[in-house]
Amino acid sequence: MPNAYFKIQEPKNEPYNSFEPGSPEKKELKKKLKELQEEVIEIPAIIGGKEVKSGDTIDISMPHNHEHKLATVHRCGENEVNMAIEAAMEARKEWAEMPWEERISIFQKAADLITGPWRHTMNATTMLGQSKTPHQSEIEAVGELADFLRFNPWYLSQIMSDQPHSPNGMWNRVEYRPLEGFVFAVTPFNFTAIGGNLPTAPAMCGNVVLWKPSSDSIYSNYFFMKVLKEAGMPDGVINFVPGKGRSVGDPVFASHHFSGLHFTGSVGTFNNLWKTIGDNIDTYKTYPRVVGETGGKDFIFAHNSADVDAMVVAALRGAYEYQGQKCSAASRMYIPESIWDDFRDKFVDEVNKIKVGDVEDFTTFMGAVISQKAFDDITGYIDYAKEADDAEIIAGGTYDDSKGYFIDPTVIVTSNPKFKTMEEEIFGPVLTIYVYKDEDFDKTIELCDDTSPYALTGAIFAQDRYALKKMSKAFRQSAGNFYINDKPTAAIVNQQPFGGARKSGTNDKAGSKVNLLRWLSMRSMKETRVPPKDWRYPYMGEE
Ligand SMILES: NC(=O)c1ccc[n+]([C@@H]2O[C@H](COP(=O)([O-])OP(=O)(O)OC[C@H]3O[C@@H](n4cnc5c(N)ncnc54)[C@H](O)[C@@H]3O)[C@@H](O)[C@H]2O)c1
Ligand SMILES: N[C@@H](CCC=O)C(=O)O
Repeated sequence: MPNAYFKIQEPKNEPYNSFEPGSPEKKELKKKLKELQEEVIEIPAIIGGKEVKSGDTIDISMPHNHEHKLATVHRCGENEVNMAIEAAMEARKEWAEMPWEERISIFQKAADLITGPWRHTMNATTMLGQSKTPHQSEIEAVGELADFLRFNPWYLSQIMSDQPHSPNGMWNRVEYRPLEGFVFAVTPFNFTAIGGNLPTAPAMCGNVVLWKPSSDSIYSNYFFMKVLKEAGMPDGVINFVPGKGRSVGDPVFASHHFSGLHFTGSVGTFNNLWKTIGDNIDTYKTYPRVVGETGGKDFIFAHNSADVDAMVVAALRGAYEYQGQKCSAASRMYIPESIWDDFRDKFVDEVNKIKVGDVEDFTTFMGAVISQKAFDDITGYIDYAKEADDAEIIAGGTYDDSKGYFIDPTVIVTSNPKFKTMEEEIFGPVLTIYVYKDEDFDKTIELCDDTSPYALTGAIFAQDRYALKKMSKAFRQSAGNFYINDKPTAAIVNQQPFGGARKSGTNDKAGSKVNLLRWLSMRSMKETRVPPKDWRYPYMGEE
């Protein structure tokens, strides 16, 4: 047990490399990209620290060059999942007893490894496997992931020091225990940082974890497992179990020891998992914690006092960075008639300058979308808009999957504020705009609020402070992350805690104290120094 109260220094956000022409980081990253492509690796499951090869394999390739194979992955089924649960429960015996300051130093070291010797590998694997540009990779696979790994320990230290009041005669204490079982971390393809955060946040709280990565991001996620190993994470604490959703999920949810779900992904998947947990509730030793961050239909809403030039940049970056495959991506926009012409001309002009292509060419702004399925879904929406009478495509609308899954940044303008692409999450580079009459400002705010079931991110643009105040109030429930005169993407750990409400998730803010508290179970302890020796109360005395 510790013989001191350990204080963690407040961390700083990781600065980003810029990869400017001629910079050493650009040269080194290019070298790493080349080196990785010379080999097709075999990715096993990692269970109890051991590599497990199920023999049930799939190939993974680069979204921007789908003929180029990166790896063969061994997928887990019931057998491997049960082995992982056993390994986790065995590891739990020691890990749950490990003092928190010993646990967190492993994750702090992992942060230093990914920002140091593993930096180029984290970026290169994310670029190749998920088709991110160097900038998009650097801000999250290195920057955001390192921030999670540094700030969460700091939050944990604050939680540990949060103790109750003790009046004279007693000592009240609270102990923060890990959950009694294992946590299941299920992660999406689009952020390597989320892949890393979902298993590590519960683990640093003393939990043991089964981590099921998305099949579309296994490549970078596997390399992060290597980083954790090098950082000293004991065997069995985080078990890496790639596989098909149900093949891994069903045996996990059937386990008596399942004690928490840390999920990020689509609303459809989350609803299914929640229902399965509900159906199996009698199986579990403890009520499981269910944390899930899901989709978005994120908006930009403009008042006629908006700075048009600033809004052009925000809409372009917000809608098209990482091909619009951010849960926070701007995908619907409301613009008043009086500034529409100005905005349209400038915006379309800039959108047409965007270069889409191979992310190894550092002049591209957008790579490919993640898979054939994503390509088919997104282009389905574009084709729908092409056919519709109440919509018009004013930029993009073109696509080509012959080499990679490339879709040009697309702008749809609709006269129908409830048009399909104004309501449904597309998860691709498609922005739909509704132009409203200036006098309908109030009515259109209401429309924006109730058009979609999601409430993840939203941005408002105005120079008029009364208009900003009105919109801030009216959109109070419309977004968990709300931006004023800025794009609705790129939240930073410890600056804008991230998560949405309504159908966007449980809003347990990734990278915050609130999230860590979900992986801890408090035990209150009261110690009385001189306990009473007579059971009668004073009021019971004779007059
Ligand atoms: N709110 C947020 O913070 C946030 C962040 C990133 C992504 N997202 C959302 O994620 C979605 C995109 O990610 P995706 O396409 O990877 O999502 P997805 O729902 O298709 O998959 C998420 C994960 O769930 C797994 N899964 C599916 N069925 C399962 C089952 N029965 N048991 C266990 N696991 C199962 C998948 O294999 C994957 O690992 C979008 O909707 C996006 O908005 C949200
Ligand atoms: N935290 C990221 C979004 C993660 C979801 O895909 C952002 O704020 O853009």
